[in-house]
Amino acid sequence: MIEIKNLHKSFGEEKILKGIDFVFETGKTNLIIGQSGSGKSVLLKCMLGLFTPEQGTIEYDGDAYSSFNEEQKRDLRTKVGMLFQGGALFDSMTVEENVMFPLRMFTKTKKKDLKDRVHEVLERVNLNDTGQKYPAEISGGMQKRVAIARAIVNRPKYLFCDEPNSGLDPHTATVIDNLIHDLTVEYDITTVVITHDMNSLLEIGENIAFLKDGVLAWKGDKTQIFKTEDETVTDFVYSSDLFKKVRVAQQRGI
Ligand SMILES: Nc1ncnc2c1ncn2[C@@H]1O[C@H](COP(=O)(O)OP(=O)(O)OP(=O)(O)O)[C@@H](O)[C@H]1O
Repeated sequence: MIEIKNLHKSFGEEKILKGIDFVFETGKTNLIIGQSGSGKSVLLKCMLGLFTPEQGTIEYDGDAYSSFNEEQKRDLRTKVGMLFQGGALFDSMTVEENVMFPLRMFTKTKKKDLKDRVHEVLERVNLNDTGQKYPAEISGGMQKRVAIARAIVNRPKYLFCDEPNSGLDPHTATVIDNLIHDLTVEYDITTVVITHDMNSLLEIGENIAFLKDGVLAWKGDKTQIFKTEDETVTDFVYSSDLFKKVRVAQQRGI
């Protein structure tokens, strides 16, 4: 669980996060949504320790990040998996080498065990025979799965995903969403996903933080978000044409 309490972050005179309170729950896919510029990435970077908030706390399973010494911060980093927007694979490395990278970087795993673990996670994301290929030789959806395998190879307690579906067709996006959700439940991870994808709300919106101008404007789950009458939320969710039509159909009882 990651608990954010009264989090404030500014850049110069500009206040970006204005007192955010939220609990990202363990074993759930926790979504951060909101318009461009609402502060989603800044919040994620505060959680990753890349930005220091002026006020407020971030607690990892009850321990405040601000109280950590350097060793504790390093230890936390080994428990974090990160899925970057676009995958961010190393083009010059094979799939296997990409997935092995965090194991080599953060653990002292023996050579044979490295291979075993890499094969285990590649199998888990249904990529059994791609270990020797290079990222350019596989599809965008497969690259995303390699990136997920790399993010979970160290058995993280916390998984951060920045727009995991960007650039994918709707079917592949759903496959990726469900994979992230299943791994979250299987490994009991606290997963935080930034998304613009309304389909992700429907698929994996178990605990949603809706940011507007640096404030937590609404929180709830996927059932509640499509029922709420809160105009701040409906203006955002139904700004998509498809969802606007679904909304009209719902109101007509279709
Ligand atoms: N390093 C920085 N220095 C100064 N201002 C920043 C910095 N990082 C972000 N900001 C500002 O903080 C605000 C929120 O940005 P942020 O990237 O969190 O938005 P976002 O909700 O993630 O948007 P998007 O959906 O477009 O990625 C923006 O006004 C941005 O210019």
